[in-house]
Amino acid sequence: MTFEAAVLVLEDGARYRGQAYGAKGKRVGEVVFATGMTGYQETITDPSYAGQIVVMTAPHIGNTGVNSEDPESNRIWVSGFVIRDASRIVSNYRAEGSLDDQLTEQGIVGISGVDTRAITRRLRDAGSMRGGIFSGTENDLSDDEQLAAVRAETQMAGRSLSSEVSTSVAYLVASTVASIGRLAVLDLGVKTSTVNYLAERGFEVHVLPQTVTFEELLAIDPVAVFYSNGPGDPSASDAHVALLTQVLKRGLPFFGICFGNQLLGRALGYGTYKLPFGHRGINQPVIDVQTLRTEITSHNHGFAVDAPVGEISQSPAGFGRVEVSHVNLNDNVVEGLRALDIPAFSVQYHPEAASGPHDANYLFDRFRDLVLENAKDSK
Ligand SMILES: NC(=O)CC[C@H](N)C(=O)O
Repeated sequence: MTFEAAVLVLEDGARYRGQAYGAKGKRVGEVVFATGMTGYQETITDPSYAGQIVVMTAPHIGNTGVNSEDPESNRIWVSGFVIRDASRIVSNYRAEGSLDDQLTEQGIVGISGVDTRAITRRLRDAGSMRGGIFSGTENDLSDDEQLAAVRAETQMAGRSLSSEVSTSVAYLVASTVASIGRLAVLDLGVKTSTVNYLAERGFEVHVLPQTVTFEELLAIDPVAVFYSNGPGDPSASDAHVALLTQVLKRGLPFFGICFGNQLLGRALGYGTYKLPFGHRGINQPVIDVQTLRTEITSHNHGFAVDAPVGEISQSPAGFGRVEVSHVNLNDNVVEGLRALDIPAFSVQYHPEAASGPHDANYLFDRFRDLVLENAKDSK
């Protein structure tokens, strides 16, 4: 086996030399770390990672190869991929190929053989920052040229990426049980398993492009509206917030996940802010303040909602009382919102848990129940 040199350069000037993994070339983006010990396929195909170079803290990656069952979308979305130890063999009964080959086929530049613990410590202390992976001829650039390329990359704060990941045409995923009506899903980077869970709860899932207007959304005659996860800074998504404001004023039941939670926060009148290094992993403890049950949950977010924890506040946008429904027990970050006077709620984390523990699946039931109750009330 021959190894080709590669380097990861961070915007603060730190350099980590390793070997090329996947495609060769240059990729710049925001460098973040993900702590899941399993689920690398779900991670790299999560559209929320668009614009980000992901450092896996699990030290050994690629051993189960890749299959066609686990992807969360139809392509790999991470800008770049950073790992410690690349498995030299693929060993799993479901494997259809190797991760290295798939990264190469899809043009995803990666690096292996770097000290991912040292990189993670740096990002944890200094915060997520821009970086670049350079291999092939790009590895021949001078240190200064590489650093200049990294520093020329757009900052994640203020960045809008929905147009890069959203579907361009609407499509339908039929309910797999007795239908309870049509659900309008705004695709801001939706994951396959989320759509499947919604279909399993009885929704005829209409996945809509992120450019959809309120009139087009109403034209499908939805019983409820859902906003998905997705990449980018929620403060740069004014049009989606304006659309949601109309949805809420109309009284349509609403559920949002991750980016969808941040946009509900904004529509209710709260601000959002960038976390220093975010939450990306599958073992984050979150308490549901209603049941006082702690869930171990799957996360991938770099921004959060700024709403008062531990008290019921009035929506600054005039939608009545709002409760922070879920709180992260590691750092007290807002992990969910529940409007008490309109049928709307959301969570910052991933109840679809792909990958991750299934503790939070009940939230899809909660949404179905909210929709059914709302339909009864309006009769
Ligand atoms: N997974 C997501 O929806 C992420 C939301 C947002 N882009 C963030 O980083 O916080």
